[in-house]
Amino acid sequence: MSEQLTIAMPKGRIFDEAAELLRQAGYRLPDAFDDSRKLIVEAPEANMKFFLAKPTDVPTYVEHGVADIGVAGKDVMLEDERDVYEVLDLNISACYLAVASLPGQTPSTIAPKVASKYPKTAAKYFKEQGEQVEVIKLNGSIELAPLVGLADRIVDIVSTGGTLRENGLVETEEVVHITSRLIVNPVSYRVKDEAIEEMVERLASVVEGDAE
Ligand SMILES: Nc1ncnc2c1ncn2[C@@H]1O[C@H](COP(=O)(O)OP(=O)(O)OP(=O)(O)O)[C@@H](O)[C@H]1O
Ligand SMILES: O=P(O)(O)OC[C@H]1O[C@H](OP(=O)(O)OP(=O)(O)O)[C@H](O)[C@@H]1O
Repeated sequence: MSEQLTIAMPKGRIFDEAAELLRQAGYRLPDAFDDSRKLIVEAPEANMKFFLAKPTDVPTYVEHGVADIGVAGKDVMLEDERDVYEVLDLNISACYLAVASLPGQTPSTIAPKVASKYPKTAAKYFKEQGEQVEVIKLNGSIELAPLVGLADRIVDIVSTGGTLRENGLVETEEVVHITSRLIVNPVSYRVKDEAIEEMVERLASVVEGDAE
């Protein structure tokens, strides 16, 4: 029997789709997995142990080797460079990062203010566009910033577009398409290669099957 895999799973939005994908790949996860408040969940039949982490913290657990594997949004992976392998696009929790502002807004200063939960990604995007901006880091409710005059524009995640609409904001540019990724600790990839390669193959065939 191959070695047990430890997996950092994001709580919240991504969790259900990631758990469903693992089940479709043939891994038997305990029923209690989905509703429990426990942060460490053993799945003996799958020979796996899960850590339930905040989505933005998943790469930290994997980079430090505490978890062999993790599931993380591409948004999180783009924001901070990590010493992990991104081995598979799971094609779940799709959304995109976009620039938005109040309609008819003309930037008020030479370096307009841009609010975002993703300051590095936002700064990189505007630099690539040849635009000088001042980025203001916020942790949530990003759409509030232009409404109250904290920023001229925002860079934030759009899924249904409902939050932008309800707050009277319009999307002006799409920055990047986002899906969740399977990430692997480089040392684990060498040491537990058999179990990890099997997992990647099994998940890949589910993802490819879903895409057909
Ligand atoms: N509409 C959406 N808004 C935010 N994230 C989304 C959306 N749709 C898919 N995602 C994905 O889900 C992840 C965030 O999940 P969730 O909203 O559960 O976390 P959170 O608790 O808001 O994150 P954080 O760790 O930043 O507090 C993102 O990294 C992104 O990849
Ligand atoms: O296009 P939509 O389907 O409306 O989804 C996008 C919204 O969802 C996210 O916020 P979240 O609910 O995570 O709350 P937050 O503002 O606290 O980050 C994101 O930051 C947008 O505000």
